[in-house]
Amino acid sequence: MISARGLRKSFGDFEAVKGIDVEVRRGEAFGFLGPNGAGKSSTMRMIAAVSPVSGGELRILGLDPATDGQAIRGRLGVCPQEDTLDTELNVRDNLFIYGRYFGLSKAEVNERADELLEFVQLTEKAKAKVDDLSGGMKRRLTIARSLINRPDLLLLDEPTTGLDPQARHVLWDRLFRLKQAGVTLVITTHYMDEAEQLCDRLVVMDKGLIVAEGSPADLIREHSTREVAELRFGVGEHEALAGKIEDLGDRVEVLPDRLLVYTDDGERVLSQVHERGLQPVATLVRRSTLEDVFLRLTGRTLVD
Ligand SMILES: Nc1ncnc2c1ncn2[C@@H]1O[C@H](COP(=O)(O)OP(=O)(O)OP(=O)(O)O)[C@@H](O)[C@H]1O
Repeated sequence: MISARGLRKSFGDFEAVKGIDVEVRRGEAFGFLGPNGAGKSSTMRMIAAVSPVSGGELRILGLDPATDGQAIRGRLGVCPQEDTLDTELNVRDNLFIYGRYFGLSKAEVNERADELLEFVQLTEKAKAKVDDLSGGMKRRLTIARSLINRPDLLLLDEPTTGLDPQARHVLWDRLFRLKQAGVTLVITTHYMDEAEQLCDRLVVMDKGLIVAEGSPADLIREHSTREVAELRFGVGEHEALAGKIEDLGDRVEVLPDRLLVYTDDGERVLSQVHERGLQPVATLVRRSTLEDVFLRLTGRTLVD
């Protein structure tokens, strides 16, 4: 569906994307995970054929965005980072106008709008003003709008940023359904839980480069341990205490507010910490996540 070789994006002297290789296969959910400024949106805009490629090769649905931009845009669904709904129109008319813009007949667009409102669970809000919708509903309407042309490939830029946990789960559920229906999803996110939930495969991006690629489970297996013991001590104590426990796990990371001990047995680490007479104010044993992979590869957290 998407093939990039040495893909680059520059803004003047600044290189936001520094030569990346990406293959997205039909039917998969593919993610770009990275912190703000990693180059995810710049990549997505090139894939959406709305921002010209600065270097390298890019093919979308077998087409070249430099010469076939219009054809590509006609076959994609794009859900941008910011909601760009028309607040002058009600919910249903937002879909209607968009469908007409894509060249659907009135009859087609009416049928499609009803179908999509049902799919995103907004049938009862059809006549509501956009401004009266919650953040989650607006996102769902934006997704419905991006599906008006029945795209095979849907691009979602930070689909759940700013939503509360319940609204995120509702949205994830809709995206799962789309995937089951055969739509290829390409998602950018800086939420590791979103990437783990939704993506079959992903690339981890940092400073315009890909630093790792694989399924969430493979990345965790390759770059982290099974468990992590988190230890919170008093403010400013973490750096000094790290030296006293560094032999307890495969690796210890010092964060401003806690120590992370990478291990296959978190409970054992906790008891050894207590045996050494250390008294953390809070402890937690959890499984490794993509956040740990990112920290391992870059030395930074995703939400810095
Ligand atoms: N139009 C532009 N002109 C100049 N610099 C830009 C432009 N668009 C993006 N950049 C810069 O390129 C870098 C990558 O930005 P990009 O938006 O692709 O990152 P991102 O990973 O999507 O992060 P975010 O989650 O904040 O969107 C940033 O340093 C950003 O300031």
